[in-house]
Amino acid sequence: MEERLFEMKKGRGRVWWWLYACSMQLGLLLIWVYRASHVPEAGARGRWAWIAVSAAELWFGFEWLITLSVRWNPVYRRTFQDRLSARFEDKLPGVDVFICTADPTLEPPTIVINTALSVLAYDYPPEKLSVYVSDDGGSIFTFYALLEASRFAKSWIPFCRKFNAQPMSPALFFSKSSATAHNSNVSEWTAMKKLYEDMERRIDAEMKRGDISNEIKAQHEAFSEWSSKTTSKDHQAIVKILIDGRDENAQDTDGFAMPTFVYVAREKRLNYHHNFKAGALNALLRVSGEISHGPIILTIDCDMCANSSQPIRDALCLFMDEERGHEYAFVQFAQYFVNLTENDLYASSFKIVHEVYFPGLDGQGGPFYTGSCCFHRRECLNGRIYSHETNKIWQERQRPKIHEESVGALEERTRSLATCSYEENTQWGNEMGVKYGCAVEDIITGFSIQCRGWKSAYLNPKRAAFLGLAPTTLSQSLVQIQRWAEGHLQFLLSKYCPPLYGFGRTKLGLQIGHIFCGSWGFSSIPTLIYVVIPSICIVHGISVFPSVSSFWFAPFAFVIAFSNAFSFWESHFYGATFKCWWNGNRMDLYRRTTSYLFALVNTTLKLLGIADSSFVVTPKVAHEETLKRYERGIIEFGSTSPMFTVLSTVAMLNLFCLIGGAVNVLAGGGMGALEQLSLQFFLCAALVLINLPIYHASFFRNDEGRILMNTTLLSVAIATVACFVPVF
Ligand SMILES: O=c1ccn([C@@H]2O[C@H](COP(=O)(O)OP(=O)(O)O[C@H]3O[C@H](CO)[C@@H](O)[C@H](O)[C@H]3O)[C@@H](O)[C@H]2O)c(=O)[nH]1
Ligand SMILES: [Mn+2]
Repeated sequence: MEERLFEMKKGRGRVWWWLYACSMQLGLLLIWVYRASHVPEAGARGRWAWIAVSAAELWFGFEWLITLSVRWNPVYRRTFQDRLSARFEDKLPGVDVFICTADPTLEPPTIVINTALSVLAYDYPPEKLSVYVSDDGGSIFTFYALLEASRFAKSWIPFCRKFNAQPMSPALFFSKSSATAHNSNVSEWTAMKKLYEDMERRIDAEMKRGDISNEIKAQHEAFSEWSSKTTSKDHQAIVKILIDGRDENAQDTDGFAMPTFVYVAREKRLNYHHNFKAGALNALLRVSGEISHGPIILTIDCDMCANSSQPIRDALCLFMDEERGHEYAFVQFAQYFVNLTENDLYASSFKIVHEVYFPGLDGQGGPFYTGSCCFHRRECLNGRIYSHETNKIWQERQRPKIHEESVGALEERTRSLATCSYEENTQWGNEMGVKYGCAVEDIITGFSIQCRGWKSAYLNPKRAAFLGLAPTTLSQSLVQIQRWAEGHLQFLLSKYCPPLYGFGRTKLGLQIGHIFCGSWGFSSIPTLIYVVIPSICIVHGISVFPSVSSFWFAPFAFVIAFSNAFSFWESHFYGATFKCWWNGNRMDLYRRTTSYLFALVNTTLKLLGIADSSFVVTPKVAHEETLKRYERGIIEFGSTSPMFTVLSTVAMLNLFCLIGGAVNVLAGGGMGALEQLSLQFFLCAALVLINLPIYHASFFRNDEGRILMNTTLLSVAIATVACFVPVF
């Protein structure tokens, strides 16, 4: 029997983990027993507060239970590329890479071309590689930058090949390596760096001018597609083949063939809904289907550059495995980020998600498709149902030869596939392609593929396959998470509701994994209860937890201590510092009280037909000063946002309650009161500690990123009033 192309291993230390999980469960059970047996009598002061806190605890317990789904049975995969090469090197399938960009200001063209160049330089036969950029911004600057990149690629690809340059994004590569690292080839290194910087300068210069010069426009007929009337929301479809891999004259400076490289801006009209990224991907699916028709598709965001030259081959080790390969519809890679700070200020590394949750989902037969860094079978995206007879041989559809169809004719033909009206009365966005109508189009699409009987796999190779850009301000980060939470909730409430639609089609663990994400929106309410009510009760001298001397104090202390100890140990195990963990806890709190809350409210409004769907693109650039603060680990507020008002109000409230409570105890309550309220004091003090940056940003900072005065005043006012509202 032939050796497998990949292997799967179970996670280590499972016995310890189960011990932890069982003792936590025991602690939770005891808490629930306490809650069930100690309900204050009707009419007692603070009865409703007590009940609300109990309900929140019940919810947290439920949340804990459903996270078991992503921790139950983690599996870790390893691939064997040497075996792949030995058996399949001459039968490798065509691979089409889709890069999406939507806005030339939020996503500057220099970022987009770095991503494009990085994948053009993959270690893969160039005649089998095609790269498509979808430009939802319909921007002449993005087009110009890509045109420049297509020329630069002729030197960049051979350079990467020769020096095994990684990451293959030139900007990153030159920022991370130095000429001396390429000792004997200093001159080539410096020459290439200069070539790149000159190109970058030309692009930036045109952007600064706000127009493309006539001289440049004369270089390519495609510039005539843009007129003074063209806007990102209103223009015809544009398809331009910048490098035609079929053309024998398309060669790099070493005389090797080049990958195909295509610019696509689908048609946009004001009276047509464009379905955001999902619409862009579907247009690319059709256009690429005519140009290269690669049976494997990689989708990436415009800021996710290739950090390693190997992921295509890694993914193929799964797809082409003789025994199991035919079961897999897509292979999701871990997403890493280049611009994280030392202590991961906004908790954007998602380390535990990568190292634990996704392997956990893999153990349930289906890591999610998360939009970027994922290889798909084209036929699965196109709606194919799983069967045992899935093509194991990767026959490529015969591509038309260059002399058979001119580039111009091909462009014209495919342009008609990217029009607004093309999808009318078709199954696109429904049974075919990426699904429409959900803010996490990726998750819902992946799930529906799994419901058609396919499996997915997760890979997290030693050398990160992709490096992206994480948000660099608090509001960007919270808005991004809001979109995700909203999307997951929408998904849960849609006809694809995982436990209903997925029943009998997918594993229970996977369905629960989706419920876990779908429940983020709801978890805002119990979290708000927990951070507000016990603190207010301190001021009123009302106890909502058992007192220190009671037996029932023990399970609370145990659960608090043990869960924090575990989560600290876990993040430490995966290389995080104490501050990372601390920042992670803060972000978890902030996401719950703002992103999740707003997601819940918005979803409700949408269900009622009051709000419309939107997609707030995360900016990939920031002001210099903002970036400096980010790098120094200072949280960026700086604007008025209802989210900041919520955060600041909660923080002020906790501060006032802590002070008010302490005064009460000192003034007369004495030790008895302290004993009664100890857990509340502990909770409140912990919240004050975690909110220190908010007090700092409200009262002590005077940079642009501080909390604005009106937000502070408003939240102080609300918090003061809240301290005095009667508690029932
Ligand atoms: O109308 C649109 C809006 C967005 N995009 C692109 O979609 C990608 C993701 O947008 P971004 O603002 O960076 O969102 P993120 O939250 O960082 O993206 C994550 O979450 C999205 C779903 O919410 C997924 O689509 C992404 O793949 C996933 O990386 C970017 O390349 C955009 O250019 C479009 O092509 N058209
Ligand atoms: Mn992004």
